[in-house]
Amino acid sequence: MANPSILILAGDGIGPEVMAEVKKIIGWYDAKRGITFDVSEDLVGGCAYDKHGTPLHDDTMAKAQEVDCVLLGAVGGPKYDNLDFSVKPERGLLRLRKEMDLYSNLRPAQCFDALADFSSLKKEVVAGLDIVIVRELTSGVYFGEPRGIFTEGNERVGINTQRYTESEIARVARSAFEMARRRNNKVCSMEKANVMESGILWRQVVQEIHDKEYPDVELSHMYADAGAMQLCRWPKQFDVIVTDNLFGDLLSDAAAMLTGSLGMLPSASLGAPMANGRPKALYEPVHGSAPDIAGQGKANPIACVLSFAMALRYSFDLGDEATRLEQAVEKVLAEGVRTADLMGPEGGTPVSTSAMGDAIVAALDASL
Ligand SMILES: NC(=O)C1=CN([C@@H]2O[C@H](COP(=O)(O)OP(=O)(O)OC[C@H]3O[C@@H](n4cnc5c(N)ncnc54)[C@H](O)[C@@H]3O)[C@@H](O)[C@H]2O)C=CC1
Ligand SMILES: CC(C)CC(=O)C(=O)O
Ligand SMILES: [Mg+2]
Repeated sequence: MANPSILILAGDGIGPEVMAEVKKIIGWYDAKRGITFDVSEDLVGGCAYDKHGTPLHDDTMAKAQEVDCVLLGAVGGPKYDNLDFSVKPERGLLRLRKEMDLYSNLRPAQCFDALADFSSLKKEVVAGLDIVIVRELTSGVYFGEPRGIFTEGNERVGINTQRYTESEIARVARSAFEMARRRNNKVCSMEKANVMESGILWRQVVQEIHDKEYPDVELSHMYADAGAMQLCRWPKQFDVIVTDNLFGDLLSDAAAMLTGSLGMLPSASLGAPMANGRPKALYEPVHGSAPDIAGQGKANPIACVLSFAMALRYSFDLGDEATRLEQAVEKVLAEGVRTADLMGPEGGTPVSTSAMGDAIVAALDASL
């Protein structure tokens, strides 16, 4: 049987730096666990634009559709800020999400014990935190039509459209309810039904799917602005949060800080099952290309490493190996190994991106 296949799209900025550490871990699984992946690499984002004049070449898109999963680093950077909107690096990632139909974006926010002191919130607020944000990823205001910058009279007007169909809401709701059943059986749905018709429909459909198919799951609804406040006030009240594309983007960056750093938050973007029964999938850290620290060996690779752990679990049915990798990360943090973003006001000596990767590999060795 063919080895499971992975397409690596490291992208821009710190993307290739954090992905280099994931490649070490893929090498470790091959050498030490006999788990061999067929890995291919290609370009996405600004680096693809530099080479092909487009942030995602059609051949790359076709490869992404064929592999068992895609691992992505990050895209974007100031060099590309003034490009035409249609070829901006971020469009490459949005095209991947849309054409692979990756409608369910799982963004777990877990506070490792070793980092509970380090969060910007009080220790008792974040210690033991373990929540998942399920973000709708292929619709809503990031994709709705009409969109654009137009001229009306003597001024410009920028338009984006929030649009959700019933079936788009229903499928991501199911994904959240399924996730809750595997966890603590609680879903909180967030929208702005007080001011948006799309929010009213969102609330109705989530409630209907709940009542018909998941009556055993505890469901609550919250306006997304209040949800943002509650995430900071007492995040442990949540188990699974389901929300739309834009609110999910904002709420998950906020949730990242509960865990200590944006450099800690992984994600899985999942679609419909393929012929092999596993979902179409792309795994990426929640953070971006971090141009302020790119090229300096300062980036925290843990979000990217934990995204690979999610790939082991969701794309390769290797839940035990995913847990092994997550425990290796936990061990390294408990030993006090820290990249610069995890340094508190008391200071200390941060390790480089590469040294963090090496420490995780050493912890994997110690797990054997
Ligand atoms: N999925 C993706 O590829 C995403 C791409 N972007 C793009 O990235 C570029 C920069 O965007 P920003 O708003 O600055 O967001 P960002 O997430 O790249 O950076 C925000 C802040 O967090 C820090 N940070 C992020 N990841 C880190 C890591 N692994 N280790 C240590 N520190 C880390 C950065 O240094 C920066 O201070 C933009 O072009 C944006 O469009 C932004 C978000 C997601
Ligand atoms: C296309 C991305 C740059 C948008 C984003 O911030 C994200 O998906 O987290
Ligand atoms: Mg974001």
